[in-house]
Formats: sequence, structure tokens, C-alpha cells
Amino acid sequence: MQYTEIMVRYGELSTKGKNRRNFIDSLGRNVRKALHDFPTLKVHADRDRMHISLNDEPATDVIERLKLVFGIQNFSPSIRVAQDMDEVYATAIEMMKAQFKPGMTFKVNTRRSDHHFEYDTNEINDMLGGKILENVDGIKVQMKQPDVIIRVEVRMNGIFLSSETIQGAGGLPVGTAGKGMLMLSGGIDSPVAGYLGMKRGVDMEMVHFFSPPYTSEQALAKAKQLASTLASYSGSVKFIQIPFTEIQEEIKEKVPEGYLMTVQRRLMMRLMDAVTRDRHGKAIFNGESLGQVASQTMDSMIAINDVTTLPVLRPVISMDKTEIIKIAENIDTYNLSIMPFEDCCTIFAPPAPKTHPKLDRSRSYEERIDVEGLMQRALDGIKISEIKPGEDYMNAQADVFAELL
Ligand SMILES: Nc1ncnc2c1ncn2[C@@H]1O[C@H](COP(=O)(O)OP(=O)(O)OP(=O)(O)O)[C@@H](O)[C@H]1O
Repeated sequence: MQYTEIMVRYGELSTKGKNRRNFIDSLGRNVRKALHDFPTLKVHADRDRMHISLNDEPATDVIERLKLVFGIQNFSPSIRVAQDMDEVYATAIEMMKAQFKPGMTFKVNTRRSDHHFEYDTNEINDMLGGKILENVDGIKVQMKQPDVIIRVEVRMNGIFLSSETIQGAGGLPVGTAGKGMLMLSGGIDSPVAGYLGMKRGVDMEMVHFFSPPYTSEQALAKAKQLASTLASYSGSVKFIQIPFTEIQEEIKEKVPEGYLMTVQRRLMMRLMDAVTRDRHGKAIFNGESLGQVASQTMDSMIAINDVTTLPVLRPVISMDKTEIIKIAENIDTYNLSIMPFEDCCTIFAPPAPKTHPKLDRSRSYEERIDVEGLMQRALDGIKISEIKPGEDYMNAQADVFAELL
């Protein structure tokens, strides 16, 4: 069927009282961004619904993009006809025939915003229901949970018909919760944490620590590729890479082995604090899940959180690994995450890190290194780039990958 419009129903934002306008405007901006390469589309957001006029663009491509936009509860591809019941009958019958299977049930559900139209909602339901029964052999009416609901909307500019409701991504429009900074490693958990934060409306920037020559260009490319996958949910993301080699070397030299990991993480957190404040972010996000590894005990969190007063949000904190993996598969980050590239933390990880580090010791071991000088040099070496969905960072490394597979 040649659809003319997609009608979008808002998610949770309908309940947000006076913030509603802000939410609807953000959603409008995000939808336009997601559809920027379809220049003829027209997006119009009103109080209750958003209408996307397709202007002959193929609905299927637009539908795939819309599925990723947070703040959409669901949406329906629709066909606009004139305010003329004969046109309504013909289109609805065609719509029904296109999906009819023996034994199928249906009902008609009409809404009317143009109250001048000659028939009211009950009359339209009855008249159209009757025509469908006459013209589609074997179909039956059922009021409760029918297989198909033919939705009819009578508006000033025409009558809109739809029969399909496609699930949206839910959540809140990206940007409505303010800016946050994700600590993005190459692992499974942090991309999932980023996705979940974005789903709650956070405009997420991706921060990656890397340690050349101990970590390779491929490890960096992998983090960028993960950022590009996450960018599908917001249109684009900032990728902030922070050089971490000198810090790790100095810690390795001066800090006892049991506290290597804790002091490294304190320095990461100090840098996160500085970058987040500098870029007007409001919180730090990471992929920690309680008890998963040595750095993820509550004692470790006390010893590491000590260096920042910003909120450190951990969206996957209470999830099992299998639950995290399920989300990673759904959002298409899993296969990337399991590619075998060394992370800056694993290379400098001690064989037996303290799982319950002491706060006072963490502080005093950290005093052995030149925190200020090291941080300043790392901050001076930061590189920031804009990453968009669908960009390919791995192919540049294709030869190296081919050898590894
Ligand atoms: N190189 C890095 N750059 C940015 N953040 C990092 C880096 N390494 C670790 N982190 C952050 O610290 C968190 C804990 O890392 P850790 O290596 O202990 O756990 P993990 O379970 O392997 O997490 P992940 O699967 O996200 O790598 C990560 O989820 C991530 O948010």
C-alpha cells in the first residue's frame, strides 16, 4: 500500500504536565534529525500526536528509523483520502484485503477532530464496518481483541486510515534529561549502560581512555564503532578520547600491585569529573554491575567515587550478565563488544587486585604520583570527534581483523 503519512503517538511524555511542550519540541528535533536524509518529509508535532507526511518517500525506510527514536510509544503508517465516504470504503477494503487471512476478525475505531463532518464516529464505525463485511469474504466483526483494528481519523485536511500499530522504542526524547558522559570501554556492559541512559533522555557523550602503544588502533576503532552504533539513537554523538598511557605507567611504577586498579580508576574518575564539568555535563555513566569483577564491589566504589561529587550513574548495576547480553544483542553492540581487543585496563590489571580496597590507603598510594601534572597532560591530549550512525571505523582495520578471525 502507498502510505501518505506516519502518525506517531507519544510515550511517557504525555504525562509530563508543563514540561510537555519541551518534550514534544525535543522529540520533533530528534525525529527530524533521524530522518534528515529524506528532505521531502514534513514533520508536524502537535499536542497529542506527531504527523509525518511522506510525500512519496517509501514508508518502510522511515519506519526503520522511527523505531530507534526514544519518546515514541508507537506509530501507524496511514493513508489520507478526501472527506468522502466512498474513498474511505475503497481504501479500507483494500487495506483489509491486503492482510486478510481466513478466520480473521476486525473492528473499526473512529476519532473525529473535524466535528463538521456529516457523520459522527458511531455512524462511521457502522457504515464502514458494514462495507468491509460485504466486501471481504469470511471476515468477522469482534469488539474485544480483534486481529485487525481499522483506525479512522476525520481531520480538517482529510480522513486518515491505518490498520497497523508499530511498537516504538519507548523512553524519553534524547536531550530532555540534560547531558551526561558515558565511560565507554570496548566491553559488553558500557554500551548497554549508554543505551539505557539515552533511553531516559540523556544527551550522552562517549569518553574512551586508551593507552597506545599498549592498546592498538583496532581497540580505538572498536570503541568508535560502538559509539556509532549508539549514535543511531540520537542522530550523532561526541566521542572524546583521553590518552591514559603515561598515567598507567606511572601508577604501575609507584603503587603497590594490589592497589594498581583502584588508583587507575581514581585517576579515570578524576579525568571524567574534569571533562564532565568542562563540557557542562551533569553526571558520569559507567557499565558497572555489582559484584561482577574486582573493581565492582561496593568498597571499590567507595574508594573510586571518593574523587568526584558528581553523580555516578550505573544503569546496569543490578543486572545479571545474561540480562546485559540480551540487551547488547538487541541493540547490535554484542558482536562488536566480543571482538578480541585489549583494553587499557586489562593490560595493566594486576593478577590479584584488592576486591575490598581501603579508602585511606587508596588516597595515600595515590599521593605517590603527580596527580595534577599527569591529569593536565592527559587533558591536553584529548581529542574530540563527532560520530554518526552507520559510519565504518572497522573497515579501515579490515586486514588486521582478517588475520584475527
Ligand atoms: N578504556 C576505558 N574507557 C572508558 N571507560 C572505561 C574503560 N575501561 C573501563 N571503563 C568503564 O569502567 C567500567 C568498568 O570496567 P571493567 O573493565 O571493570 O568492567 P567490565 O565489566 O569489563 O565493563 P565493560 O563490559 O563495559 O568493559 C566500564 O563499564 C566502563 O564504563
